Amino acid sequence: MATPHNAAEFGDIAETVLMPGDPLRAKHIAENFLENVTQFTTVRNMFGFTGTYKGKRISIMGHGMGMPSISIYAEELYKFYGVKNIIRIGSAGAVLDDVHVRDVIVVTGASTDSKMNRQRFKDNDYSAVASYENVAALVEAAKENNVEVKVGKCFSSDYFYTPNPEFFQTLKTYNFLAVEMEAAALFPIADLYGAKAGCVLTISDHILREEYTTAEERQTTFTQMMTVALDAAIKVA
Ligand SMILES: O=P(O)(O)O[C@H]1O[C@H](CO)[C@@H](O)[C@H]1O
Ligand SMILES: O=c1cc[nH]c(=O)[nH]1
Repeated sequence: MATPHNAAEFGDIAETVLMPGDPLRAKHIAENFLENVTQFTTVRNMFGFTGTYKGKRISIMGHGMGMPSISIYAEELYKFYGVKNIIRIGSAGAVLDDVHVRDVIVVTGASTDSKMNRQRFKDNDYSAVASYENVAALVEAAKENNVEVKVGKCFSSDYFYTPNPEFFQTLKTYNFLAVEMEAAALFPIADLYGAKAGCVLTISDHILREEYTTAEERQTTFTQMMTVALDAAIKVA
C-alpha cells in the first residue's frame, strides 16, 4: 500500500535500494545503469525506480537532504516495503590534508551533531555504524573495479552552512574522512528493522582548502562510485 511519501505498492521495490540525495541523480542512475526500469513513485518529485543490474533486481530512490528527510524514506522502505538493505550513495566535503576532491570513501560509521539519535536512544550515544557486509562488499567491489577507496568514519551534520566552522578543525584532529548530512540517521533505522545499511561517498569539495569539482569531474567520479555501489549491492543481496 502507498505511504504519504511513496506511491509504490508492496512488491514494486527491490530488497536492495541505492539512495542518492538528489532524485534527479536517481533518475540518471536508473537510466544509465539499470535495465528493464520502471518508475514506482513521483510523490514530491522524490523519484524511485526499480530495474535489474547484472540480472539482479535493484531499486534506486532519492532521499532528499538531511537526516529528517532520509529518515522518512528509509523508515518507510524498511517498514512497509520489505527492504533489506539501503546503501546511500552521496557527495561529501573533506577536511583532511590527504583526502582530495573526487576521492571515494567507504563509510564505516558516522558521528553527528543531530539530536535525532539521542531522542531515539534516550539521550545516550548511539553507535551509528554501517553493516559490515556492506563495508566488506564495497571494498571488494572497489578492488575488482580498480577504484581506490578510503575507508573510515564520516560526520553527519544538520548544517550545510554551519554557524560553527571552527569545528571542522576538530573533525580533522579526529580523522573524519568526510562531512555529509545523512549517514548517522540511516544506520540506526536499519538496526531498528533488523536490516542492513551502508554508505559510499564521493568527495565533491574540500571544505578547508576550498576546492571544488566541476560538474564534469563529479560525473566521472560518480560513475566510479556507482559501479562500486552496484557491484557491492548485488554481492550483499
Ligand atoms: O549529494 P547528496 O547525496 O545529497 O549528499 C550531500 O549533498 C547534500 C548537501 O549539498 C546533502 O544531502 C549531503 O549529504
Ligand atoms: O554535506 C556536504 C556535502 C558536500 N560538501 C559539504 O561540505 N557538505
